[in-house]
Amino acid sequence: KRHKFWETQPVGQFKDFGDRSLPEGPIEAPTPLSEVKQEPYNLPSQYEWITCDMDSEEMCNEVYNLLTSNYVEDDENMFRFNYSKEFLQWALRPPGYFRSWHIGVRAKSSKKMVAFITGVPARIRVRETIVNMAEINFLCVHKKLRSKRLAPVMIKEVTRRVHLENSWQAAYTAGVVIPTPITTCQYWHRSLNPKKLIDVGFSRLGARMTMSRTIRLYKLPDQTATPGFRKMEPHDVPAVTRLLRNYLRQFVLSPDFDENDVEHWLLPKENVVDSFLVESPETHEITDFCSFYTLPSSILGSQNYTALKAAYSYYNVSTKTPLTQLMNDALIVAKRKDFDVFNALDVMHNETFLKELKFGPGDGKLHYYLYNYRIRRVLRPSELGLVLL
Ligand SMILES: CCCCCCCCCCCCCC(=O)CSCCNC(=O)CCNC(=O)[C@H](O)C(C)(C)COP(=O)(O)OP(=O)(O)OC[C@H]1O[C@@H](n2cnc3c(N)ncnc32)[C@H](O)[C@@H]1OP(=O)(O)O
Ligand SMILES: CCOC(=O)c1cnc2ccc(OC)cc2c1SCCC#N
Repeated sequence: KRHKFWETQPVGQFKDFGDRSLPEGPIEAPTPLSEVKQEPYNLPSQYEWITCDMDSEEMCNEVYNLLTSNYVEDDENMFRFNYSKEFLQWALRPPGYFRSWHIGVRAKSSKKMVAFITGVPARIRVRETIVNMAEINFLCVHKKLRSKRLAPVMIKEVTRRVHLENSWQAAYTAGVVIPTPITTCQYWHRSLNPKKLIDVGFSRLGARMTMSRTIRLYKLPDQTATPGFRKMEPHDVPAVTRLLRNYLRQFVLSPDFDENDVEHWLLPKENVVDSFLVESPETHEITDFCSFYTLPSSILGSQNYTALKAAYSYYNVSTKTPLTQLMNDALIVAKRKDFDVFNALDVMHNETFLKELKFGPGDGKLHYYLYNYRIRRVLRPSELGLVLL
């Protein structure tokens, strides 16, 4: 397949696939800042760039309205991600964020936002090397402006603005295959509200299964099972940071979280992120951690429902409580919070609990990518310690 744009970019190219002679690390050296293009890339004359101040309620509404109607849908157009405004503000304003990396395109005449792309800074460890990367996300072109090669312009512009902040690598995920995935993960889904998932057509009644039998199959207790299991609180940040940093060291690729990062990404925030830990009743040591984020989707073709409440497994650490028991407690809390489904990727040690906890494999794949950073070989999902929103 010809990738006219991606063949011009410093990313692993399909033709180089498996070439062990190529060294691991940056593909291109940084450009002297004086040589980075100072002015924005050209847009078709009827459009203009806008920098999106996510602190502004009005701008946040514009971003939300573009994404809620034009962002990612599954292959059968059953769902469309419906990131909430508070989620977007959380996702886009981590420690050290740059407003200039929140990029929109507006039609001059209608004043409507027609495209969006974002970056946030992240310290990512690749094996033993810490790399300052941009995590790129929320690339979106209005449905009416698709297939006009606008995406490459969006990508070049965010690249230029990241370069201006002396950052030369990026990490991103996509459902599409472009040069070149560093790993490919599978989504798994655990029904919490099987009746709704069957009604909207996502799940089907199993053979020889009645609806009541199916509801019973997925039933969960009202109370969590692990002694000392509780919601994370601000005073837990130092201990959770130590626990998480130590746990993530085993993976080839993972964030290099410090306490500021943990405070932002993992402290509970209503309708955005939930996090729990196990504090040993005897020693008061924090031994385990689990978290999930809230990402609803619009349901596109159902008469009975318009919204799917989905929880997505985020970062989990098990050092004393078996991971399966810890994640079952996460399912119990998610069900109590009225989520319809609990989703997880087969990254980290997730595959050890998926089948036992009645997750089913999705038909969607998620490909991980690095920009301007070659890795020796493709990774197994279990070598990946990075979850992007
Ligand atoms: C050092 C810093 C570096 C920072 C930057 C790092 C890189 C960041 C990269 C971005 C990471 C984003 C991560 C992220 O946000 C998470 S993945 C979610 C992407 N968004 C959606 O799927 C929303 C719905 N779809 C759309 O809005 C459009 O279809 C989009 C805008 C996706 C493409 O618009 P379009 O109207 O359908 O297409 P054209 O404009 O005509 O352009 C066609 C070209 O775009 C390539 N394409 C298509 N989808 C892509 C995708 N998801 N990533 C990368 N490239 C993608 C495609 O291969 C082709 O290039 P090729 O001819 O070479 O094959
Ligand atoms: C019921 C299980 O499926 C989803 O939760 C879901 C919801 N919304 C989406 C919107 C766009 C979309 O485009 C790929 C997929 C979904 C999916 S399945 C893949 C995400 C996970 N887990």
